[in-house]
Amino acid sequence: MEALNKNGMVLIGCGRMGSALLAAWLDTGLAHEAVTVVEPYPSDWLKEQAAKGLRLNADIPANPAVLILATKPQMMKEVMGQIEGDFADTLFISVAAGTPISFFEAELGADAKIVRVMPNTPALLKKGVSALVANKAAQGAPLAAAQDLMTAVGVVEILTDEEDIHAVIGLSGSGPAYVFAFVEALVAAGKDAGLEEDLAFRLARDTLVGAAAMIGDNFAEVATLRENVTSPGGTTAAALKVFAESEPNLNALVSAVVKASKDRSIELAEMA
Ligand SMILES: NC(=O)C1=CN([C@@H]2O[C@H](COP(=O)(O)OP(=O)(O)OC[C@H]3O[C@@H](n4cnc5c(N)ncnc54)[C@H](OP(=O)(O)O)[C@@H]3O)[C@@H](O)[C@H]2O)C=CC1
Ligand SMILES: O=C(O)[C@@H]1CCC=N1
Repeated sequence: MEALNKNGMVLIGCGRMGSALLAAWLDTGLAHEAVTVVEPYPSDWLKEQAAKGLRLNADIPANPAVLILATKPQMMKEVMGQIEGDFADTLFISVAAGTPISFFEAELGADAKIVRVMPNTPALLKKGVSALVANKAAQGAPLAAAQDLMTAVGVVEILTDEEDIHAVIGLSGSGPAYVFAFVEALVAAGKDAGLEEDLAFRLARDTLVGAAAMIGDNFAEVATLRENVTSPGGTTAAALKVFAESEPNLNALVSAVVKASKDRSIELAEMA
């Protein structure tokens, strides 16, 4: 965070993703005074950060180390029209789904250092996963700087082919929502099975947390972890049979879900 604290970070758009990243970076040693946020409707949390020294809707400083674009892809054209200043050494990082590097090069020039990042919201707890892809001008030190920034909030994967980012969005960008939807479904199913909602929620949450920890520890192959729960002729086998035999089955359903997100990302890129 040293270079950022010296030369500054600008964040354009501090909604759900922008605020998750900013909160984690502030917690990791980014100084409030080093951050300028442009956000038309600041949340109470953001106003609290401004009271601690963050520069809210102030002029963009000259030549900031990093400028992060975290507005909706549909707003990006308008947003780029509003950004003015000296960005000779600035690294541009966009977290927008859809908006391709070619769009930013057309707006900023091919010499601009641009890294496209696809993070996810667990970054708030420094448990995110981000995929990064850099333009030609950002290879080397700028990409390494972006990698350091995202490593501060979780795990980083580097992509060499920008086209892969659509599938990444479908899997890990949107992915936390699939997990949360699954927990909601488990709670509803627990209620249908006769449990009180509070108890069903605690059981669903703690099951997810425990199972996720086993995967995170690389305790065993995921298939082995599944098999270890599945006693022959027992209850889990009866349950998993429903996943396998329903129409569409679980794999086909999840595949369609990931593809829908990926396809929307491609659609947004075509609109950029
Ligand atoms: N949410 C997620 O899990 C993830 C999101 N992303 C990407 O992050 C970006 C933001 O998504 P998300 O945080 O969910 O969306 P939000 O709508 O929560 O955040 C966008 C923010 O930008 C603000 N904004 C709008 N216009 C401007 C402007 N001209 N200048 C500055 N700020 C502006 C919006 O204000 P207002 O609401 O008033 O319009 C809003 O607060 C998107 O591009 C998305 O693809 C990437 C990975 C994961
Ligand atoms: O829903 C969206 O468009 C963004 C991108 C990935 C997660 N949220």
